[in-house]
Amino acid sequence: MTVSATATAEVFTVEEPALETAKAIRDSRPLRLITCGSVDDGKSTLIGRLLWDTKAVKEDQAATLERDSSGKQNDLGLPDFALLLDGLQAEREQGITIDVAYRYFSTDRRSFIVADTPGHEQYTRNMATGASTADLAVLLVDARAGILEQTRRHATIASLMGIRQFVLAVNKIDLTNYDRARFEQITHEFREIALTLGVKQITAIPMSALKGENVVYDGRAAMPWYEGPTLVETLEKATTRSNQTVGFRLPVQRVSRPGESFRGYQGTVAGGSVKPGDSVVILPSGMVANVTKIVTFDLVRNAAVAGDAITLVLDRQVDVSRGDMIVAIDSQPMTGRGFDAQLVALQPEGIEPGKRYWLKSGSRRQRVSVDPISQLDLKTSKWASADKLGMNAIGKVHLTFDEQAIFDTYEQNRTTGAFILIDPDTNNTVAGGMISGRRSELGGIHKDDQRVLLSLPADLAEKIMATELFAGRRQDVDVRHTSVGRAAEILADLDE
Ligand SMILES: Nc1nc2c(ncn2[C@@H]2O[C@H](COP(=O)(O)OP(=O)(O)OP(=O)(O)O)[C@@H](O)[C@H]2O)c(=O)[nH]1
Repeated sequence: MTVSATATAEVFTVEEPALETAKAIRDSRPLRLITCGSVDDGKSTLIGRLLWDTKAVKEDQAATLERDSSGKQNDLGLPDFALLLDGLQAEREQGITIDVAYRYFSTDRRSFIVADTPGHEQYTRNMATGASTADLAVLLVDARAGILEQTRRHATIASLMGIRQFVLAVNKIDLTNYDRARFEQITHEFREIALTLGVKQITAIPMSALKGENVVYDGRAAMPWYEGPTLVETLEKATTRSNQTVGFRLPVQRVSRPGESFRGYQGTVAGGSVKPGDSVVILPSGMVANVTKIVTFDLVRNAAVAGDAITLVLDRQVDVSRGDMIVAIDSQPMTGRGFDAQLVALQPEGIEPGKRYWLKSGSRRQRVSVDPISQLDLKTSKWASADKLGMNAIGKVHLTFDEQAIFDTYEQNRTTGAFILIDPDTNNTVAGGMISGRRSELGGIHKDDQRVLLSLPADLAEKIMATELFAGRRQDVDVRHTSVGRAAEILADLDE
């Protein structure tokens, strides 16, 4: 894209009114939620009911619903709300890869985006995709069936993806004759699971999605024993996750140089906030600069927060390129070559030990080798050691980069702490992952039984191989080429 000089001049003519606080901007954003549960727990009915009772269903859709449900009516003579979601159903039946449908609805207080993901076990990855952007998870349980393995699986995935607010929707309570003891038993059982996952904020609600009790309207007439909030009341009070982000992060997507006098760094703010005058660091170079201007496509702004697409202008000439990250000086991400991560394997070929992939995080793409360490047993929620991960498996892995990598932990920032892995041979996305921390061990020399792996530039590898340490073991050493900076670290470690 080229921007003409006049367009550039115009950019600076409009002054935006002073922004409210960064917090106010975040709080006005819609709440994102994910619904999950086993097949037939009533997920589609619940979403349909939410849309219907909040009047999010357009008149034409409503007419279709009345018409199409005529032959499919349930025992209660109510329309089949699940039909509202049938568009997605057709795709599911064709087995289309990732299918997460997003629905929108709002109340007087707030707007919502709900991710609808399929319930079958083979759709674990879709659930993970939906959960990765959600602030809150609504876990559906059929009151008659109680907590199933799938409930535990979904709760585990949602918590792994960083969701800390759960609604346990004990649905079809009408079919238990509004049995309070049954509701309390299920709630108790779920709290035990949530405890093992470190999830503390749970609201359990007895509901009938079909009859619309405790969804948008209360179900007091049928369940006088329940005095808690409805689903919508709970959603209105939930907090958005963007509050979790640490300092300012701008992954640079493009360097804009429309004319001699203007140079800006473009990208979408991935965390925190920034204003003119702030000091920033450019990573990986470590150069420091101050922000002079924040420009959006038509405005000069006084501040920008996570989610804003901006052009940042700095007070000095620095070397910045696509893939770099501009960050707050007082709250910097981790840099290094070795990281620990958790990932969900998305393809039938799974994740092989030591295989090299492209890792993509934001605008960055780097070579990485991946070593599986353990796998989550979703029946028991325990980790068991594993050196390979099959499709849909959730595993802990070590990542070893050829070059310096920059990450936050996923817990701290869901954008700069997340990545996908791409198979260089097939170009398939084979995993979605979350960074859990930096590896403390030395990444450059990797000992695996008898073999030693050296990650060094060719000339330095030769030098090291000539040292006493490796002289007699050439046949046991694999050499992988890496940068000079990393080699210096490895040599320093060898000297100690
Ligand atoms: N009595 C009663 N029936 C319900 C309730 N919620 C859903 N159902 C019925 O349960 C059946 C399954 O509901 P769905 O909404 O299709 O379930 P689902 O979880 O979306 O199922 P999948 O889309 O296959 O994952 C339908 O016949 C619904 O009418 C409820 O609260 N009470």
